[in-house]
Amino acid sequence: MSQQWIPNDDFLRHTLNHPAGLSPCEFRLENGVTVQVWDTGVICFEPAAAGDKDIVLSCGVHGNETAPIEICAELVQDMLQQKLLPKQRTLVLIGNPAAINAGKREVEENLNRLFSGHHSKGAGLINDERKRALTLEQYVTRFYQQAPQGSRKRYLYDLHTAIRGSRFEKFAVYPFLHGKPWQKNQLEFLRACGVSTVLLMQTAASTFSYYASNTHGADAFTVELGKVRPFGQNDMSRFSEVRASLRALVADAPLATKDFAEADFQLYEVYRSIHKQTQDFKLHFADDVENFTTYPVGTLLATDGDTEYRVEKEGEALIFPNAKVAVGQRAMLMVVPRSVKGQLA
Ligand SMILES: O=C(O)CCC(=O)N[C@@H](CCC(=O)O)C(=O)O
Ligand SMILES: [Zn+2]
Repeated sequence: MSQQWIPNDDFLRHTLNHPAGLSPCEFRLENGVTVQVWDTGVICFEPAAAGDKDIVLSCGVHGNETAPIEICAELVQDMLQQKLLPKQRTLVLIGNPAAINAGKREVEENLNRLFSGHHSKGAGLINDERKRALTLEQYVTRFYQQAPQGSRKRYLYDLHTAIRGSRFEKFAVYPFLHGKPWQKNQLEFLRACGVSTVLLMQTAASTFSYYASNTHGADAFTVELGKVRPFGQNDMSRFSEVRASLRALVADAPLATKDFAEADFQLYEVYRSIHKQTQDFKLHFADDVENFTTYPVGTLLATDGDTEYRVEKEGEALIFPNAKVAVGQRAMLMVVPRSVKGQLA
């Protein structure tokens, strides 16, 4: 089942050829960087001098979100071919290789609802997505714990694309911080990545970014980079800022950031979360309605059996509407603009 990776091979291709597992291997590049493959889709770069940051970049947690996979694959190949010298410890994760091969968001269950131990709740580790959520948690833990002693910063950027188009093409989800302040430098970094719309979450979640933030104290985000498209149909020029900023981050090179000014951002918080309660859940707007669309107060948004969901508040915008989620899961978020004045560190 598991096979060893050959260093000169293409890491993404090999991951997809061996979705069930790869034997670990380790080698050192001529530039002094130690490369360790821990499993299929799991590769760690350790520079000779470890810098002061521990950076996790993930993609393919949803198998059909291909642009982030292409972005991460390019970064990995450039580090392997010594075109890009990592000066910070960097772990790259290709989340769900089996779902990528299937060209689907998930095979049996949404991987991004299984973190912070949710993989083992209820029926337990009954499918490959649940097992993968557990091992991804273990790899992230190992990566952060194996860092040298001293004052270090932890990061995790979980790269996605959204099912729908969006009024703001790129946006980030900032996991709930339990009252801790949002980080100004992180908002500045996101903006350098071309992401100036940020959704500030108000509750715990079972997502990968919340796990890294809450369990490991990382600055962590789900970053939505545009609309889902199949491999080969992404216009990579639309990702030039995020590609350049991630390269600069791992290479410890200057970042093209600008001092934070709230006027440069669209900041939202969750007003309410709508969960699918029955198989009859139905959205009352078209498939091409974009994320962050607003409707007048009273407009019917969705029905779920006898329950009606209408716009309650002026300026309430919809995001991530999806009638196909499993019963019990989040089917749509309603968000409202907010300010962070005086609440940033
Ligand atoms: O477009 C959609 O409906 C979903 C896109 C997506 O996968 N979004 C993430 C957001 C995770 C978070 O809330 O941090 C997801 O739903 O898992
Ligand atoms: Zn996704």
